[in-house]
Amino acid sequence: MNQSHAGTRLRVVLGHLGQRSAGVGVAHSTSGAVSPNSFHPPQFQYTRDNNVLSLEQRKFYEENGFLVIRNLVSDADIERFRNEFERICKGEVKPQGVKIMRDVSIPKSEFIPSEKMVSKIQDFQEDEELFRYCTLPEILKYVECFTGPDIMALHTMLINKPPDTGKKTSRHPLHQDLQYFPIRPSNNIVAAWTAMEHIDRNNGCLCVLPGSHKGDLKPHAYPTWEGGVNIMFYGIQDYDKNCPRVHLVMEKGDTVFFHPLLIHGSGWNRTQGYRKAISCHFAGADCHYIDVKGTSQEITERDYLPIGKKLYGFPDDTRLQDVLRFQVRLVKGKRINL
Ligand SMILES: CCCCCCCCCCCCCCCCCCCC(=O)SCCNC(=O)CCNC(=O)[C@H](O)C(C)(C)COP(=O)(O)OP(=O)(O)OC[C@H]1O[C@@H](n2cnc3c(N)ncnc32)[C@H](O)[C@@H]1OP(=O)(O)O
Ligand SMILES: Nc1ncnc2c1ncn2[C@@H]1O[C@H](COP(=O)(O)OP(=O)(O)OP(=O)(O)O)[C@@H](O)[C@H]1O
Ligand SMILES: O=C(O)CCC(=O)C(=O)O
Ligand SMILES: [Fe+2]
Ligand SMILES: [Mg+2]
Repeated sequence: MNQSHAGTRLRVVLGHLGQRSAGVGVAHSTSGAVSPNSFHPPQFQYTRDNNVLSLEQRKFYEENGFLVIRNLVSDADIERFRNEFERICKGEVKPQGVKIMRDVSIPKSEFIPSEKMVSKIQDFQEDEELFRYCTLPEILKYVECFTGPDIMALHTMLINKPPDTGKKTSRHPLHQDLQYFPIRPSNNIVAAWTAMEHIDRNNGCLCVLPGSHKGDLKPHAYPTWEGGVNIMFYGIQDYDKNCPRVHLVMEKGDTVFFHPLLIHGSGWNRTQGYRKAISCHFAGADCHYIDVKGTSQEITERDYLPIGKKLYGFPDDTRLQDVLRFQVRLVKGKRINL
């Protein structure tokens, strides 16, 4: 194919903002030559064409693997999430399936149920008040751009990053969320993460490596940090140290959507406040489960199954995908494979 012709074609497709062309749709003529008229460059691999994202936003996500939408969730909703979180921490309500994590710097013997002892709660999908977050139309409107119209909530968290005790255990090492999910294809999975207050480098904002979503799932392992590491806080050892790290400064209600292969983490909290964010991972209901045995995700299964067993009484031959199948919830459209 002649270069200038291909260039023209590229501009045409760019302007047309076409279908979600997941791959390179190259058609061959009978002579075996590639027909220029049917050549579709892989323009949009990571986003869908549904008129929600502007062309600029789409290109940004495609290139960087994340997108920040300012002021998306209302103060009133965030206040409600805060209140419910406090009730759960104090033990006033015990929604089924919720997992409470204390920071590893707090000895188990010193744990008393309070907001100051809990570093995050997970899997609040049976708590109607918190789960509202995952069903907010303003969130789902964006989620759909990545997952398509049939949407499952996979995993939920309210993160309450505590003031660091000096051991830097409040850090979350650089990782890819796909490490935790026995689900594919990865491009139909997205995280929504909403700041519940002003978050910057002082209280441990998210830090991302833009464009890293274009790579593969990298090996994850516990970092060898002197001060200790929280359970399942795996990190990536061999990331490109020259890749610029971008710190996401966010205001209350700002929401970042990001790809499950995007390398990200969060820094230590050097303030005296408990830095809060609420998040949910979503996937298109047409995704499928995979078996992680023999893959680099096996470590997740090994660490997570005892928790599933303890909380739900799962038998010994349970697999990671069985636990997840039990935890996922439909939020829009129809339930298909997951
Ligand atoms: C399909 C897989 C999905 C996986 C997650 C996907 C995430 C995607 C995004 C990526 C995020 C990455 C973040 C990590 C993901 C972590 C996954 C889940 C891990 C946990 O949550 S561990 C904590 C589990 N918590 C419990 O089991 C608590 C259950 N009990 C309660 O909730 C109770 O209400 C209460 C009041 C908290 C008391 O319970 P109790 O059992 O007495 O609590 P313990 O203090 O004994 O803790 C329970 C158990 O958890 C261990 N634990 C807690 N925090 C830590 C920590 N920071 N580091 C290491 N270990 C911790 C604690 O040692 C206990 O284990 P034992 O074996 O000692 O019983
Ligand atoms: N020396 C390091 N080794 C491994 N991971 C690191 C290192 N420094 C930072 N990180 C990780 O990079 C991410 C962002 O770090 P960031 O530099 O924002 O925070 P920090 O080093 O904790 O704080 P700060 O640099 O603001 O003092 C976090 O996931 C953190 O765990
Ligand atoms: O520190 C945070 O708020 C986010 C940590 C994170 O990336 C995660 O829990 O997957
Ligand atoms: Fe993460
Ligand atoms: Mg640093």
